[in-house]
Amino acid sequence: MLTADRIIVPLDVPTFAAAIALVETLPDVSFWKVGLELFVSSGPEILAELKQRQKRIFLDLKFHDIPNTVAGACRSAAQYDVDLLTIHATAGRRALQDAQAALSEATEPPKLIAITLLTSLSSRDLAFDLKVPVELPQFTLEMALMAKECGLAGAVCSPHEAKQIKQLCGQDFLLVCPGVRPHTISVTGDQKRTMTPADAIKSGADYLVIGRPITAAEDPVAAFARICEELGT
Ligand SMILES: O=c1ccn([C@@H]2O[C@H](COP(=O)(O)O)[C@@H](O)[C@H]2O)c(=O)[nH]1
Repeated sequence: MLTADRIIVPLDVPTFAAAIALVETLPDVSFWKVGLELFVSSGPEILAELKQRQKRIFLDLKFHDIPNTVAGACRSAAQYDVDLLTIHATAGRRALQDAQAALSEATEPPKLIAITLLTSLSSRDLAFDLKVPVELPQFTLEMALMAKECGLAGAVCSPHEAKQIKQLCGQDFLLVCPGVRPHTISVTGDQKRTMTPADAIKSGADYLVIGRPITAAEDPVAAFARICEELGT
């Protein structure tokens, strides 16, 4: 796989038209992420459009509900022919198992990956706000391991946790890492656990999710090209 194909760019825009404009601005991006903002505003039409343009799709709806509900949502999502789909690991073991089982009924199911801990959360947030009495790396490791035990294909984590998760869950366990910021960008925004693209790949990330450093850049094409260059494509 070309290194450029390991970069997933989120379509974090409010309308179908804005999404298409971004896709057309960045013709070399092969993997797009559709998240809550766009899906809630535009519905599944954007998925069909991306498929028609031969793009791969990460449907990042981050399901988090009781087992019966997430299983139903996964069954519905399976009809869209997307490549990746997310669920929060904290929905629990039974929800992960039932979601995976529901997807397995489909002919070509998307890979289900579990959010271990949002990259916008720090150790402090985990301890003081969420009251989780476990160190952050250990928590993400436990969430990833539970996802693996439930038959999921991989996890979403920050690049900081990637190496240890690969060691524990195996090289085949897919790791998708947001919270990626090129060294030229000092502003991390709402992301608390960040790393540069090159270091994230070295740490074991299979895919990098890179949004604003590309999409909000003055020249998104140049920003994407610079990252690909940094990664050595
Ligand atoms: O833990 C997570 C899970 C998902 N995301 C998503 O990734 C992108 C990151 O965008 P940036 O602009 O590069 O910050 C965004 O769509 C999030 O919903 C995440 O950041 N962290």
